[in-house]
Amino acid sequence: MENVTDLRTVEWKNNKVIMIEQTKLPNELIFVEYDDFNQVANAIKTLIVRGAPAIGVSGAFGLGLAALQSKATTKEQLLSDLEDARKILFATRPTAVNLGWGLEKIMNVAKIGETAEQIRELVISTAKKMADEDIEINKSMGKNGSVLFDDNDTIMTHCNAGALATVAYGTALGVIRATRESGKNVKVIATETRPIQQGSRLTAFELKHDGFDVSLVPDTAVGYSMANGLVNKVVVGADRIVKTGHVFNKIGTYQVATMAKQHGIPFYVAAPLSTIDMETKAEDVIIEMRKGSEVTGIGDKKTAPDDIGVINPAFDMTPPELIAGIITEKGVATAPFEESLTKLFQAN
Ligand SMILES: CSC[C@@H](O)[C@@H](O)C(=O)COP(=O)(O)O
Repeated sequence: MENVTDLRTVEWKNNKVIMIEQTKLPNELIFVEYDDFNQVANAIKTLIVRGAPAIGVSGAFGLGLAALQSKATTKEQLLSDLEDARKILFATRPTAVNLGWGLEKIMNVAKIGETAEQIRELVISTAKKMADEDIEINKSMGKNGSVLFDDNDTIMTHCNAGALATVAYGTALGVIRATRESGKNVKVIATETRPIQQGSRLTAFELKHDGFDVSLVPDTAVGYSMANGLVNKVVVGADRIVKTGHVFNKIGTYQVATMAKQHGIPFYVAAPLSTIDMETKAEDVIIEMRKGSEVTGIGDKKTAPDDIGVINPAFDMTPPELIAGIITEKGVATAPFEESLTKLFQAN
């Protein structure tokens, strides 16, 4: 393998969905193959595939499998089977808006087909197109974001918003890749991102693999790193951004952004327009709560006593006043975000 970006996290091949099994990284690079949409739903739920754009495309591919699995011979029967599958796929993870976006896009296209065969063909070709477009979008986002970074910057990132969170190339890490491709030399500090350690297992893995100078810090060392001049910019991804510029991203993002503000360090968010939800209010976004065992142990090793309470939210909300810019494939939005994001959608 040359680069992690040479691989697709999720793809459609021979009427099957192929995924990199991320729960096995960084020690083993394993590809899993699914021919049942229920397996795809389970893969999303159990984080075999994760990251907002990657689960959006996975959901679309899941509907592709559902279309093939269905025995329907009429349009009505097939749409009803697809709707049943959509509900199962949608119920897997609540916070990332891309999942619902991807599913809705496929359902709308399915309705255009006149026969069951036409619908199957449309669903699969549209899902494949979404996967190809994800890479192109990331590259445009990368170019738009790269101008915000300078030679010799040390950039902090949180969680994994890289090639492994998208089909390939990445959102936040796409911006870092594009910055390097534009001839600038940058270093990266990746936070560990407890409890599931996407920072060490995935971000450090993919950046090291692609030849970046990457250092890992525990989440508790964010303040230290900033106070001691080890970081001069931050870029993270997002799972959902609402029109007011409130950003929902991996738990701990709010702490990183607050600390960046305290130290006068620009904090950027990189996300495709498909992650921007102009309809939902910040207070209505559902934060996924995950099982306590992720916190009471590390991997299989138990580290906390029995019979204690655990609070394990998977995401938090960063308010717009902490954000220097939202990098998208159509340009960079700045405060006031509602106006700026609306313009980017109009340019779309
Ligand atoms: C590009 S997805 C946004 C990321 O920064 C991050 O929050 C993320 O990887 C999603 O969380 P995850 O729970 O791993 O699916």
